[in-house]
Amino acid sequence: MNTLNGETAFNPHGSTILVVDDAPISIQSIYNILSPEYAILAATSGEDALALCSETLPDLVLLDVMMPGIDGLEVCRRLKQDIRTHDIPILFLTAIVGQKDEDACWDAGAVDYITKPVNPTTLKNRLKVHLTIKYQRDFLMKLVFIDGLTGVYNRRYFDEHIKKLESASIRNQKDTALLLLDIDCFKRYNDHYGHLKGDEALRQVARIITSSILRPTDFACRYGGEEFVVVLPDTDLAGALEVAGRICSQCYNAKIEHAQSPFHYLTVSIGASTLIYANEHDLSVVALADKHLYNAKQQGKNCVFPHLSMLNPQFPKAVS
Ligand SMILES: Nc1nc2c(ncn2[C@@H]2O[C@H](COP(=O)(O)OP(=O)(O)OP(=O)(O)O)[C@@H](O)[C@H]2O)c(=O)[nH]1
Repeated sequence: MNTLNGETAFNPHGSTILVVDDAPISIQSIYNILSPEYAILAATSGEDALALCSETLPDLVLLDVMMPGIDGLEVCRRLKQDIRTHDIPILFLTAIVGQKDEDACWDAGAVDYITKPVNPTTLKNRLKVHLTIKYQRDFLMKLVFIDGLTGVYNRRYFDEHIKKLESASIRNQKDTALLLLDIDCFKRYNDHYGHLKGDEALRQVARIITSSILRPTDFACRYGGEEFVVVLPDTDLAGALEVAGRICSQCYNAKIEHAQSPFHYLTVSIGASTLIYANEHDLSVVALADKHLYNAKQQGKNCVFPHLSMLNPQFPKAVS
């Protein structure tokens, strides 16, 4: 682990750099300079760059300004608008001719630019500086936003991100699903096995949740004591119930002994909701998930509410 006081120096070797240029020969020359130290991805158009970024989340992007189709400035703007990619540092590769060109790079959201023809020493040193800043920032974010016990995001992260996701969902006309999950009979588990075993059970449930969510944009947070929240962007209620069912059965199938539970193993109850569905019920997405979690508990625990079988026309479909 890198520390912030310099005792353990950050080593950027092995970071992934995406090089975007419509001229393959330019990509080749950057590759020759950087490939001994970094993993290099390449894209020859703005469209490919955007797709690669959301799939692979590179550590840094080197971006040509002038390209046919979506140009570099527009690629930069779009990456900065997307909550998943807006923290990736972007450096322009440009033959800047005046203040106007330079201003356009800053306005689009670049952290720096490197003039063409590229000086290899300048390129390597600028990259090292920006990667170091990025990793220090990521490290600080981890300290602020990660739950120390379970390793998933904490409540603060959830509170900060749910608002942004709500706005993005409305803007993109896509639904976002939310699962509120509570471990069943956890007080009895702690009383019977002790708090240290209780802590270990929380870590196991966190691992089951994170292994059950498959998309890079999904995330799980510890919401409170023995409650977790799972956020599933671009997901409708049917999709949310599929993920919830998977988490519920994987928890049971993990066979974590719970002598004081009617199920004999540690189980979870899950309430599901989505932004669109909650809106139709005049509730916030969290309030509806909470109400549904209560229903799941009332229905005997170790289950998801609503049930897949309840998905009939009275349940709204996601906006396509
Ligand atoms: N070990 C451990 N226990 C915790 C932690 N946070 C909360 N808890 C315990 O979780 C238990 C929650 O108990 P209740 O809210 O009564 O819920 P429950 O026993 O799971 O009952 P149901 O939800 O109705 O199934 C309490 O005993 C808390 O002390 C934690 O970080 N570690």
